[in-house]
Amino acid sequence: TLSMCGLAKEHSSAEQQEKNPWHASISIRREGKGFEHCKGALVSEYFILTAAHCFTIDDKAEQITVKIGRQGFNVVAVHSHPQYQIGKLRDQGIPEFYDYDVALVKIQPKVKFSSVARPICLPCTAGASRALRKPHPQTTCKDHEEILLPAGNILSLFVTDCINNGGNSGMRRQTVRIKNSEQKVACEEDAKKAKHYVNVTNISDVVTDRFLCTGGIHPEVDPNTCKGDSGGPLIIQNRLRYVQVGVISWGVVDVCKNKRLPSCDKNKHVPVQSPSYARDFHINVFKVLPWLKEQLSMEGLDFL
Ligand SMILES: CO[C@H]1CCN(Cc2c(C)cc(C)c3[nH]ccc23)[C@H](CO)C1
Repeated sequence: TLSMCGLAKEHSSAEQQEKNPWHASISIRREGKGFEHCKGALVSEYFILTAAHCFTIDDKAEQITVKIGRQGFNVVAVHSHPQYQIGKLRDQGIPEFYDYDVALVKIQPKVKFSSVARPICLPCTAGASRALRKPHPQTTCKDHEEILLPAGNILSLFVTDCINNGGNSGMRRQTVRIKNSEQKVACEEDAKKAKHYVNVTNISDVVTDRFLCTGGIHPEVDPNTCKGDSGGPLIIQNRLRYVQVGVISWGVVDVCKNKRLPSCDKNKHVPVQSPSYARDFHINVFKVLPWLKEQLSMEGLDFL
């Protein structure tokens, strides 16, 4: 049958990878500098969607490994968004600019879908219409955007690292609210508290239309991302199906820096105290659809 995207095991005793079967770990080996770690989401048999800032122009495919659960994959190529240019505003005193911070990593061999390896749904695909229980092809991409990103504070989730009782690293879901309401302005204003943006006058110069904003303490305290969460998916759960609406790009404060990882056991929930201005910024998948459609044209995803 046509593989169903965004479907996961829900029972509490399922393995973390079975609950998040699209979750990919990306490691980039850099001579003499150890490893950089990022996350990503499986979006088809050959592609992982992640953040462009995980890679530098010097990185070769051979330096990069991708793991989906226990299974390792080789990297064939990294396709960063053509408009991603981290140094674009350097002359204006802005050392890092994260606009269009998305990349598609092509892996081999082709992923054999299973309970621990299954793609997440991308908006504006036939799979997402099915996941949203909307008729195909009557349902439009605009319909998807109205369903997934309505005005208001939108509940969404991302996955972060944690330490399980065995002492090795696991993954834990974090719930955050996308400020797609009048709170969006305050959310974006807090970007000025980031170390590289303290002198920025017009925050819309760095927080462009491509970003979704989460974090802060209103209406609830949102957990924050860590540097190692870069590239991971920001997900909307609709009943028992999952659709990716964002790619984790950057945050104002790295709450994991020089800190031990939180425990995976929810009951041992140590609320990491982050400042109220700790916000996180994610590339809105709806804003990079033409690029996704072009790059994934051969993957049988049936874009609307
Ligand atoms: C503009 O200046 C800031 C940009 C990014 N920040 C690092 C960072 C990256 C790169 C990626 C993700 C997902 C992060 N989550 C939390 C921090 C963080 C640092 C501050 O920590 C400085």
